[in-house]
Amino acid sequence: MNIHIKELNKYFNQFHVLQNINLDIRKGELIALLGPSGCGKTSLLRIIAGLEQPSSGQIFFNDQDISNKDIRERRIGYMFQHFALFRHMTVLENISFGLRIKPRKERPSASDILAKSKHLLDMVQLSNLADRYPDELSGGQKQRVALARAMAIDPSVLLLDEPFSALDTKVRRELRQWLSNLHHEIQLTSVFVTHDQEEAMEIADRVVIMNKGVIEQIGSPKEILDTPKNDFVYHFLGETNHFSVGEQNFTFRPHEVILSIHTEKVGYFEATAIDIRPLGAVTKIVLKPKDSDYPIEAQVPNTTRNLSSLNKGDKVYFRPIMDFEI
Ligand SMILES: Nc1ncnc2c1ncn2[C@@H]1O[C@H](COP(=O)(O)OP(=O)(O)OP(=O)(O)O)[C@@H](O)[C@H]1O
Repeated sequence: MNIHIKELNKYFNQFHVLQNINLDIRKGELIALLGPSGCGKTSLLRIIAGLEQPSSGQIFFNDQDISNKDIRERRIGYMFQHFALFRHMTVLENISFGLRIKPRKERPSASDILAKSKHLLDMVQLSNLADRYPDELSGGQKQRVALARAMAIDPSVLLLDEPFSALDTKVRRELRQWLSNLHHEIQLTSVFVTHDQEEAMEIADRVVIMNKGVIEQIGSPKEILDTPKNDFVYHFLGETNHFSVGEQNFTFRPHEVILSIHTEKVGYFEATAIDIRPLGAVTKIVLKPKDSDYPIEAQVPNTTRNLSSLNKGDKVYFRPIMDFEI
C-alpha cells in the first residue's frame, strides 16, 4: 500500500497544527516522523489512521481517496506509546481480540483465529508466554504483544506512535533492532512517530523532519545528516559549534574536530580545556578558544593518544574538520 498525502491542513480552533502537508509514502517503506514536541507528528499520524479529520486536503491509499473513510475501513494497525493491552485477557486472547470481534460474515473460524494468533506470537518471539497475563510481562514484551495484536487484522498500514518511549534505553535499543529486522521481513508500509533522532536514523528508510506544523525535509537518514536543507534541520540533528576567526566562520559538530596537545600546527587554533568528561566510547572535551567567548564542544574517541594526559586547564589546539577519510 502506498500513501499519498496531498495539501493537507489541520486546525484546532484557530491553531494551524498541520500546514500544507504533502507526503508520499512508498509501498513497504518504514517512514519516521521526527520533530520536537508539539510539531504535529501525532496529529498527522492520527489523520492517516482516520482517528482525526483533516480541515482540508486529501489522503490516498494506493489510488483510492480514503479521506472520508473511518478507521475500520482503512484497515490500520495502530500501536501507541502506552501499553494498551487488556489486563483480563491472556497474551493469546489479546492478540486474537481484533479477529474475534469482527462481524460474523468477515470473522475467520475459531481454529483459523487460533492458528493465526499463534503464528503472530511466533513472529514476535513470545510463543512461550501465550497464557500469561499482561501484568506478568516486561515492558518490552508488552509492546511486542501490542505489535502482534496490531498485526492480527492484516493491516494495510502499520502506524506506531512512540511505541518504545516508555521503555528503558537498553530495551528500546533491542526492540528498535528487532522492529527493523521484522519490518525487513514483512515489508509492511509503516509510519513511526518519534522525537528521538537516533531511533529515527537507525530504523527508518526515510525520515520526515517536522517543525511547527510544516515538513522541513524528507530524505534517507544519510541524506538528512549529510545535506541538511536548512538551519532548523542542522541544529535539530545535534550539537553544533560555531567558531569565527577573522573572516573565517566554522560550523561543525562535536565529532568534527581534531585536537592536538602539540604547539601550534598550521590550521589549528589555541584553546584551553575547561571540562573533560568520559562518556563511554567517546570523551567530551569543552574548550574555550583563546580569542572567542564561546566554548566549543569536542568529542574524541576515548582511545585517542595522549588523551589520558590531558587535564582541565591545559592548553590544547583544535582544528574543525569536514573531510574525514577511511
Ligand atoms: N485535540 C486537540 N485540540 C487542540 N489542540 C491540540 C489537539 N491535539 C493536539 N493539539 C495541539 O496541536 C499541536 C501538535 O500536537 P501533536 O500531538 O500532533 O504534536 P507532536 O509533534 O506529536 O508532539 P509530542 O511529541 O509532544 O507528542 C500541539 O500544540 C498540541 O497542543
